[in-house]
Amino acid sequence: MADWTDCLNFGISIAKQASEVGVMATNENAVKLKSSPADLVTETDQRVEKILISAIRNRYPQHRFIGEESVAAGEHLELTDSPTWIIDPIDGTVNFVHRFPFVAISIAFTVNRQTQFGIVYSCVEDKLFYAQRGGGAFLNGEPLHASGQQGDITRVTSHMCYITHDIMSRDDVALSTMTSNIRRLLQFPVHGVRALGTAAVDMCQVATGGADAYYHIGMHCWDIAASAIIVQEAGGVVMDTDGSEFDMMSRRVIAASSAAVADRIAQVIQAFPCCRDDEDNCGCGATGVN
Ligand SMILES: O=P(O)(O)O[C@H]1[C@H](O)[C@@H](O)[C@H](O)[C@@H](O)[C@@H]1O
Ligand SMILES: [Mg+2]
Ligand SMILES: [Mg+2]
Repeated sequence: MADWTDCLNFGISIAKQASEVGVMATNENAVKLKSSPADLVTETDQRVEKILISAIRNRYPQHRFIGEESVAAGEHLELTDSPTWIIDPIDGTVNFVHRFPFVAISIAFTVNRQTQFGIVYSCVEDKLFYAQRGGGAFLNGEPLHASGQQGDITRVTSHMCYITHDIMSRDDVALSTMTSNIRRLLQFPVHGVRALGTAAVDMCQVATGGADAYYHIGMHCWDIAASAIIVQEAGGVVMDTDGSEFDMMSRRVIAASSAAVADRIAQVIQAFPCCRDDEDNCGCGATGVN
């Protein structure tokens, strides 16, 4: 079996170097909107992605890329069997613009469409989450373990602190679906609901055991491809919101401490329609989540 450790170590080193650009940037005023009033991009997002991709391409010229801002600029999104780097240069751009201190660089690496490692570097906190397939998950070098809630699911869910995401779309269908999902989960009842505003770092909280579950509808593959393997390698479970197998292109995910918790959440949350990442012109613009 091929060993991708050199790629992992290179990915970690360039994530840390590139974060200097993001943390030091002061150009909040150069903010543009993408798919909704909450979906922002800055010149720093674009600069960090260019730095990451040129460094990787220089070392691994045959590798392919799926970068958030390259796709936003019109590059075709296609996941093939080739070694592929899936990059979110700044996950939490809204936080970055508002100086809310949770901003991450997220890098996943796939071969034959299977994720081999994931890196989430929470720049302001200086927290490096990473995992390699079959090698466990780590935070700043220390092993990570999901909370592994077992036993009576009704007790577990009533004692759960789960983490969700900000609602990117401002479309009525998406807003009413998301708010009723949160209401249903609160009625479990859970201990608490949290959202840090970066899907990657939010999802990594399940790997640390700090949250028992996370779900998101409408995010993109680059938001969660890295944190998905980090949760799995920490002993957690990742699945689609309908309970089926996780598919990073579906734009739906549940991450949880155990299959029982994930299944319980899948029973109560509903999804709103949104295009798959790898689907061209699916025409579901009505939800405002394109
Ligand atoms: O900040 P970006 O990279 O745009 O990622 C956000 C994502 O697009 C949203 O769907 C999530 O809700 C946010 O938590 C991410 O930060
Ligand atoms: Mg993101
Ligand atoms: Mg981003």
